[in-house]
Amino acid sequence: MNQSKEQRILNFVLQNAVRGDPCSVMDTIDKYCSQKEWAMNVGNEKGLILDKTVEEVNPSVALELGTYCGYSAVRIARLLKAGARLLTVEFNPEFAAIAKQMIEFAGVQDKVKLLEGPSEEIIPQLKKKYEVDTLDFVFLDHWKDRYAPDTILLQECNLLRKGSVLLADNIIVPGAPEFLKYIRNNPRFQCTNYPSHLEYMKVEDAMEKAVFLG
Ligand SMILES: C[C@H](C[C@H]1O[C@@H](n2cnc3c(N)ncnc32)[C@H](O)[C@@H]1O)NC(=O)c1cc(-c2ccc(F)cc2)cc(O)c1O
Ligand SMILES: [Mg+2]
Repeated sequence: MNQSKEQRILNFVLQNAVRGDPCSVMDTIDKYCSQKEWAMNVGNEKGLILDKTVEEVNPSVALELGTYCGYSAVRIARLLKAGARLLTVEFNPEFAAIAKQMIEFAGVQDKVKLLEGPSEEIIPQLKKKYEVDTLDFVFLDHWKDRYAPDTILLQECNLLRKGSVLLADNIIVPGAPEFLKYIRNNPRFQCTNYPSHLEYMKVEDAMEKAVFLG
């Protein structure tokens, strides 16, 4: 059975990156996906916006929706202070298995908990099953039509507090029009748009930051 693209990306990292070095893992994935096979990692250009937001928030508890191969989980986890943790949610079992190996190879496994399942099922479990009080930072990068319903679900589950920061990928491509409409017209969120480009392409994309005002 021939390998998946995600398996080829992981193998390229295992053979070319430096074990225990998150930046080496990120650079190796970016190299493969810009030179050999495109893949939907947030990439280095939008990754820098993600870095700046994570550094600004300096979260104790962060949530990522849509792990894929683990590129942004490694990217976020490398910036977390001692004792801080990232919960990342992925419902595709093949991708989750790849991401688990990617996270371990990068050496950030102690900061990352990979939760396998759909966000709509996992989010309501975060308080009781995963001992979350509130979330300091949420990176939305899963199905684009889940951004709005899951933002509502996070509020319904009392997982946001005054100052919680959401950062959403792919505002232009593939696009998240319902989310934009919801979040920009909602007085409980302060929004900022960050123009950028689709990973590994010259196509325009953007990220949207939304601060929950409580
Ligand atoms: C959605 C994917 C990312 C991952 O999210 C998991 N997922 C989904 N829904 C759920 C859930 N409800 N719960 C948990 N996990 C969940 C999935 O299995 C993927 O692994 N991301 C994208 O589709 C994506 C696509 C593009 C893109 C851009 C231009 C093109 F021409 C083609 C594709 C760019 C990007 O930057 C993306 O991020
Ligand atoms: Mg994305």
